Amino acid sequence: MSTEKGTISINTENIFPIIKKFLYSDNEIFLRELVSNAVDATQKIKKLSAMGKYDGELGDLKINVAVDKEAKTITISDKGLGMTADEVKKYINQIAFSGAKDFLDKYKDVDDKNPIIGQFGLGFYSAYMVAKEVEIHTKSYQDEPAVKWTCDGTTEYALEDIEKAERGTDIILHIAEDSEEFLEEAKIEQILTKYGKFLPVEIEFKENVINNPTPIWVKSPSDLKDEDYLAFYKELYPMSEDPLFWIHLNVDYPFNLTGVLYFPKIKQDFQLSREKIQLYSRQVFITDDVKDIVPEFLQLLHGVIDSPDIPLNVSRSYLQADGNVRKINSHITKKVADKLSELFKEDRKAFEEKWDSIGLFVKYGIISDEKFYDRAKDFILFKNTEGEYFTPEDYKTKVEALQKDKDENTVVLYTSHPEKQDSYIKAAKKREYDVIVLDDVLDSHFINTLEQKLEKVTFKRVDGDSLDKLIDKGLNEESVLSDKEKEKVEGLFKELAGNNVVEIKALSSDDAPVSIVLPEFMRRWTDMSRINGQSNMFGEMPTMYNLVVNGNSPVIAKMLKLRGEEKRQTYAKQLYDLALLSQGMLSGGNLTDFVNRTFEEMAE
Ligand SMILES: Nc1ncnc2c1ncn2[C@@H]1O[C@H](COP(=O)(O)OP(=O)(O)OP(=O)(O)O)[C@@H](O)[C@H]1O
Repeated sequence: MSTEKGTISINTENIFPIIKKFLYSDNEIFLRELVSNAVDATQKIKKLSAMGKYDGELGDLKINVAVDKEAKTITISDKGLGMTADEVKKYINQIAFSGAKDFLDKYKDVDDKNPIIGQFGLGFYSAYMVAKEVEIHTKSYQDEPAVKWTCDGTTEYALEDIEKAERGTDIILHIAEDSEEFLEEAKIEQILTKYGKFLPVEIEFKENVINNPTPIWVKSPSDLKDEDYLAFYKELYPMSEDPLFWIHLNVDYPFNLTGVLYFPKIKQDFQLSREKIQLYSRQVFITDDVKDIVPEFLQLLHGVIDSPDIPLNVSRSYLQADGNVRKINSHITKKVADKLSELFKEDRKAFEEKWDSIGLFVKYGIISDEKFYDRAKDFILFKNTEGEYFTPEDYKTKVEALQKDKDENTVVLYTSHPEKQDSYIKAAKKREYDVIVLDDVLDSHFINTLEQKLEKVTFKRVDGDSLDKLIDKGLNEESVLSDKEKEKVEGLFKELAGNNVVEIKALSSDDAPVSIVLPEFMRRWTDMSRINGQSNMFGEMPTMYNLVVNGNSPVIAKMLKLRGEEKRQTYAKQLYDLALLSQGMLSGGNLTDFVNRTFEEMAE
C-alpha cells in the first residue's frame, strides 16, 4: 500500500489542543494508558494462542519501554496481537478517537485541578498530552503487512506499509518541547512503578523488569502462607511495621473484587499514616485516594483493592450513589467484621492482646456505621482496671447485681485516666464495684453510641459524682449535721470555691470528706467538641466543677469541733486542696502553698 492520507474524523473540531491542555496536572497518565494497551494486546495474543486461534510462537512477551533523549522519543513496544491496516483505521481512527472525543465532551467542564480526572481512561489519545507526533508501528498476528500510522496532532493522519519482522506494536511518542521532563529516565521509571508495579505482563525498562506480574491478591489464598502476606505488605509499604492480620478478598458476584486488606497497628493519636489503601483495576494502579469508594473507618486499613467494576469515569457525587460502590462498601465491611469475629472466636487471648489497635478501629466503625455495630456487637470488649476483658453482655451480667440503680439501670463505671483517678477507683473498689478503662480519643462518642444500643445501661465516669450518686440506689443516708452546722460547713467551703458549686451531702461516713466532681454531661460535651475540632462555648469555658462535701464524714465533724474560725478555715482549705490534688488540679503557687502549709502543721 502506498501512503494513505486521511482525516481522522470529519465534522469534528480539533480535539488535540484540548487533550493537551486538559489533564495537564495529570499528564503522566499517558504512560499508564499506553502500557495498559500493550498489556491488553499481550493478554489477547495469549488467549488466542490458548484457544488454538493462533499457532505461531508466542516468544518472549515482555513489554519494553525505552527513552531516547537524543531523538526525544519514548517507545512502548509489545509483542501482542498487533493490528492490520484496517484495524488501525477502525480502532485508532474511529473507536479510540470517538472514545476520546466523548470523554472530552463529557469532562470539558470539570475543574481540571480535580484529581479524580486522572483516574479516567482517556485511552490512546492521551499520548498527545505529551507528544507532538505519534507513530504506531504494528504487525498483526494475522498474515498481513506491517503498517505505520503517523499523526502530528492535527486530524490528518498517514498510513503506510513498513517492514517489521516481529509481531506486535511499537508506539513512538515524539515528545513536545514543553514536556521534555518525560525524557528523564528517572521520571519514566517513577511513573512506571507507580502505575505498573503489579501489571500482569512483565514490563522491562533499562533491562530490568519493574513489576511483579502475580501479586498475591490474584493468587488463591490456599496457595499462600503468612510469610507471603507479610512479604507483600513490605513490598507495598517498605518502611512499615508488620500488620496485625489480613483479609484476602475474593468476590465474583454481584461484582468483581479481589484484594488483600491489612490491619495495621493503629496509633492512639489517629495520625493517619502515609500508607493508604491502593485501588487497582485489573492490576493497573488507579489511585490511593479511596475516599469515595471505601467507608471512612475502613480507610484505616492498608492494602490493595482490585476491581474492574468500580466506575472511575464518573464524578465524585455520582460515585457515592453508585450501586456497585455501595455494594462493595458493605461487602468489605461485612468481610472485615467476619474476620474480626473469627479471630475473636478462634483465639480470644490474641484478640485481647491486639485490642488496643483493634478497639480503636472497632469503635470508629461502630460510631460511623450502623451496620457495623450489628456485626461487631459480639466482639466489642471492655477492659477493666484489673486487665480483664469482657463483652458488653458478659460485663452486664458480671456487675448488675451490685451496680444497678433504683431505676434498674446498670451503671458501668469507667475511668478515663487510671493514674489520675486512682482515688476514685479505689473508693469504688472498696464497695466492690468494677471500673473499666475507656481512655482513648473516641471513647466519648463510643459511650454515647453504646448507651443508645444497650438496654438499661448507663456509663458514668468514676469521678463524675459521689459514688452514692453515681449508682443511686435511692437509699438516702440520714444527715448527721444539723441545719445550722450544714450552713457553717457550706460557708467555709463557699469562700474557697469561687464560682464552683458547693454541695453538702449525706454520704456514707467512709466516703471521702471532700471531693471534686465534673458533671458527666458537661465533660462529655467538652470531650466530643474537642474531637470534632469545634471550639464552642463549652470548649472554651474554664472547667467548672462541683465540690461535694460529705457531711457525714468524721473529718467534717472534727472540723466543726475545732476552736476558732481561723483554725476551721485552715482545715477547710487543707481539705479542699486535698480534693483538688486527687483530681490532679492543684498546681503552681497553690500547690507550693499547700505543701508549705502542711509542713507547718506537721511541725506544730
Ligand atoms: N498496543 C496495542 N496493540 C494492539 N491494539 C491496540 C494497541 N493500542 C491500542 N490498540 C487498539 O486501539 C483500541 C483503542 O485504544 P484506547 O486505548 O483508545 O481504548 P481502549 O483501550 O479500548 O479503552 P480505554 O479507554 O480503557 O483505554 C484498543 O481497544 C485496541 O483495539
